[in-house]
Amino acid sequence: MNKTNRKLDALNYHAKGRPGKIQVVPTKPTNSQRDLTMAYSPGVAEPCLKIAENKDDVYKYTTKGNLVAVISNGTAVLGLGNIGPEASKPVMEGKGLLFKIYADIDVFDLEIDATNVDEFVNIVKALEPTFGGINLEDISAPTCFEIEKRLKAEMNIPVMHDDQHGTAIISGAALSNACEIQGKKLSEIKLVVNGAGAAAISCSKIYLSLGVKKENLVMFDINGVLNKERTDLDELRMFFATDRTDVKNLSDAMKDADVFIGLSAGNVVSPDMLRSMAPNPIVFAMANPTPEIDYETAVETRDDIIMATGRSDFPNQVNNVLGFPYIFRGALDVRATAINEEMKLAAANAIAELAKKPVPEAVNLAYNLKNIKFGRDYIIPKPMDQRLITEVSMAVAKAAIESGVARRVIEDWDAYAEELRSRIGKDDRLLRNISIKAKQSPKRVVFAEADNYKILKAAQIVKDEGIATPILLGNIQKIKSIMEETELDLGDVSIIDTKGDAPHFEEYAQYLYEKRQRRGITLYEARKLMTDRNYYGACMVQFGEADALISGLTKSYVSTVKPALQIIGTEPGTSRVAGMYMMITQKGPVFFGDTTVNVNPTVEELVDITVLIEKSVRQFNIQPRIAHLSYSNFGSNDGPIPEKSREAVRILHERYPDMVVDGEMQANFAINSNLLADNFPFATINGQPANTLIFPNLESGNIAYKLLQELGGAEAVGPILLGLNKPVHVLQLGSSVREIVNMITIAVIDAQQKESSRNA
Ligand SMILES: NC(=O)C1=CN([C@@H]2O[C@H](COP(=O)(O)OP(=O)(O)OC[C@H]3O[C@@H](n4cnc5c(N)ncnc54)[C@H](OP(=O)(O)O)[C@@H]3O)[C@@H](O)[C@H]2O)C=CC1
Ligand SMILES: CC(=O)C(=O)O
Ligand SMILES: [Mg+2]
Repeated sequence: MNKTNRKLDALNYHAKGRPGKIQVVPTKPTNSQRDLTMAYSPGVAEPCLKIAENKDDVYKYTTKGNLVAVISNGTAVLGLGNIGPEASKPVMEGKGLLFKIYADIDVFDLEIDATNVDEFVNIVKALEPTFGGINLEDISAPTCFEIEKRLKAEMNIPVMHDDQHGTAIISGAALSNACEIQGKKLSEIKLVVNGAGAAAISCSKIYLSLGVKKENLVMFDINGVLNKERTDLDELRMFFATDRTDVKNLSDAMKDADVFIGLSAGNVVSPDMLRSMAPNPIVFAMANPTPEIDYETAVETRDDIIMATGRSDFPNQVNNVLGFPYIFRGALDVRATAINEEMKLAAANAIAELAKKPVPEAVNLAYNLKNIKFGRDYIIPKPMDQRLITEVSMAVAKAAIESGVARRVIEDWDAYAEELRSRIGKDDRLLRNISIKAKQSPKRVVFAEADNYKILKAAQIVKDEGIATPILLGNIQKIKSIMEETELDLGDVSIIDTKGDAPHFEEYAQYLYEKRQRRGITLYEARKLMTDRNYYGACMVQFGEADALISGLTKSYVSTVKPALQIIGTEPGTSRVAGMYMMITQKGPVFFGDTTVNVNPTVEELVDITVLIEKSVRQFNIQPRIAHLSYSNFGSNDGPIPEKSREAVRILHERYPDMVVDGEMQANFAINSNLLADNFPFATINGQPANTLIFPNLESGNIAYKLLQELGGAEAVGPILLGLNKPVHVLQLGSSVREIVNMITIAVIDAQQKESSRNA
């Protein structure tokens, strides 16, 4: 996209629809007259009186505890300079948006027309009753130092100047990781800092506390190098003034420097300056929106460089967005009275360490990359990494408690982690529990389609996480070259080519022949079929050479299920298989069946499907509450479909009196327990909503789960194949890596369960 288009797009983005980027949304019901009498007069008087009695109750009855003010006077807006409070508003709204999406913190952005320190401090101090925290933003040096110092001393809620400390925390974490990658020691690096303002001074201080030597640091402001001869420097800048007399300008300083830190203005560094730097240089050109040198020029100039900018459109975004949402989240959650050095250091460590952990597939997907790994192009976590909220906020909250500034103590850290995840819509508790259960007894899982990158990536993840030991089926050369190209490392994983000299091949072929000889299969054909990885994989499971089979990513459902049925067959006591989806919804998990196998089940088939699903839901330690769905409620409509469900329920009540099942009913009654209780108080599933929905036919089940997935944003895990005697699980055509990992985890649980029933 050219520059003019980008500018126009940015303007349209802000102007279109409701101008600006944030709005206020009520959090309580406002539908009825009664709601309004509570929200406002007279009901509102009650919390007012409580707070008047005990000021601290303001946290209980109002938004204060989750509300942060982002405050600027517009004197140093990004690298755009002193453009005034109104012009700073888009940036402050932007910070508000980031606070909300990354940490679920509500923000009022306040752009105030006050450059005088006293005036500014008096305004902000007076806001203490409203806010749980104060994020100062884009206020120029040196007034920002005095403002922050006074507000911290005079206010009893956390105050942080983001450009100073947010930036220092992130760039400190990034610098120590970059040095590790480039093989440099912090205590030895020669560092040039361009800019001597809010961000540069604070960042430089943190670098010193990380081990950088002051004599190795040279700093510049707009008037040139900070040295002892300068008479215009205040105390803070004089602290960083160099003794070196050989450095007259930026070019002199860059010669043989290891690190360049830019917190100044755009395009002030030339390629020649980069060329003169030491081997393996580190360049953080953090001025926004235009870096001191642009990313492409830098990496074209030096191929041994680690290059970072403050922008989101290049690798290595060193930007305070990685810090402020999570630092305030942790501080608010323990009702900290301040954000102190211990909390900042804890945040920096958590960020630096997170970059070294394996990257979840969701992050690869979010950035359209394949295999993000700690290294030159990935020195700190990506802003869209959803682990940041738990890693950073928890570290900050712990440090606040340990350093004595917390007014609330967190006792249950696991519950706090869940709370943090659910704040950003990541309440995948059930999936995590399943994964924990799988890891307790990992199983050998054979992959029929191992010549596929997504399968290999998923195999790598489950191996690394200790969920399963993968066995790969496919062309050995092809699999190895995909692994090499995509830098996957599955160690000494077993790879079997069913078309080569595969172990037990003849035994498996004989077995198939014996099972199917009276169904028209000759020994010759059985051998031929055994080269098909679905047949071979099913045999491995049948003969105990593997515990579960995963297939179906690239083939039709039938071509995967048929070999499993022929070789493994159904569980004793049933001749039926069915498919179930676990839908991870905002209201918790709901199981859908049959969504996969039986097109138009009869009454008896519906009964069998229900029994299979009930048993499977129990495997996840969930008590099934089953509703048979239709377009009618308990006989309110005639017709073959509701009658079929009604009859199935009658039989289920008769044969399985302990099963919690009812119907037929419409979907809204199944999910809304009040609606069900008000209208059908006799229903046996009364009390709580149904968590297992049985559909009258495949059409309705399939449509329902896909709609919920697309419109309701639910995550669909499945189809979980039920009824086979040994675990075979079939992926949806084109599943994502995350979906494959989920299916493998479920296959492991299934294998554990089947093993324990065999041993029982
Ligand atoms: N990536 C990130 O997360 C962050 C990036 N930044 C960026 O850092 C920059 C500075 O922000 P901040 O510290 O808040 O602002 P300040 O106004 O406090 O500081 C700006 C500093 O840069 C100096 N400066 C300006 N132009 C030049 C130049 N051509 N050569 C050398 N020095 C120069 C100024 O010198 P003088 O004092 O003499 O005027 C001043 O010391 C901005 O571009 C901002 O976008 C800031 C915070 C976070
Ligand atoms: C990122 C930021 O806060 C700045 O550039 O000012
Ligand atoms: Mg800023």
